[in-house]
Amino acid sequence: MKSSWWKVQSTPRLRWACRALHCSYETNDSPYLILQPVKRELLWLQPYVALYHDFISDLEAEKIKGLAAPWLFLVTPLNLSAMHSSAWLKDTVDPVIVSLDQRIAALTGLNIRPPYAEYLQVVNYGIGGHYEPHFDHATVSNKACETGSQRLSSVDAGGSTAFIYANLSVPVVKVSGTLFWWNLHRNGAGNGDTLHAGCPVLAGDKWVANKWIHEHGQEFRRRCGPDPDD
Ligand SMILES: O=C(O)CCC(=O)C(=O)O
Ligand SMILES: [Fe+2]
Repeated sequence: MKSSWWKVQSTPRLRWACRALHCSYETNDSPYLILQPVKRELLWLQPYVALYHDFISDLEAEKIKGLAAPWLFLVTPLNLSAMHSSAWLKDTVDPVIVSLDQRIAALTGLNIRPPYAEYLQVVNYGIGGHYEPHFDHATVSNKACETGSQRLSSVDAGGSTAFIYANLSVPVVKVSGTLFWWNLHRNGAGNGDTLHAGCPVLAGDKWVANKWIHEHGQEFRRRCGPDPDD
């Protein structure tokens, strides 16, 4: 397991958390994954953040970038809190999106059919492109719940996804890795520990594809629980 933050262990809670972190093959009880389990690297527990290795092939990544490229539009809010271009891809656009959706559904065990999840959002960051610290869940009424962010390119420098409170930063050095985290606790409240940012790209460019899955529609797939930390 490669992790530069591995050494950042000071408090007993952090030491306990680091011992619990591990790599594993997962089938998530899905028949779809029995013959080809996914490779999970558990990066953090609170908030839960996992990196799935080799989740999409280079060919699929190139295909998705090509499909999105003509539709990219520049996102530059007035306060410059984010600088990137993005496009939304429906699953009817190409079978590659259908196949990716199938894998995301198997991996998460969640219902990702519309309207229970967003379409795939493909995002391109050029040099200086970034996304300032934010939450993916609505902070007034929680709507979105979990995020899967697939990395479609490598970046020469910069561009990490940083979880500010967890002191965890995941570099975009590996094409085809997928980062997954829960934005909401089981009791439906937003997880304040998920504050995260896309660090500025310093060299090269960065492509990611985001899948936001809504809380609504998952009632029998991710059960509610009263524990505010769960
Ligand atoms: O690109 C990243 O590293 C983070 C992107 C992100 O957080 C988002 O699109 O909501
Ligand atoms: Fe985000």
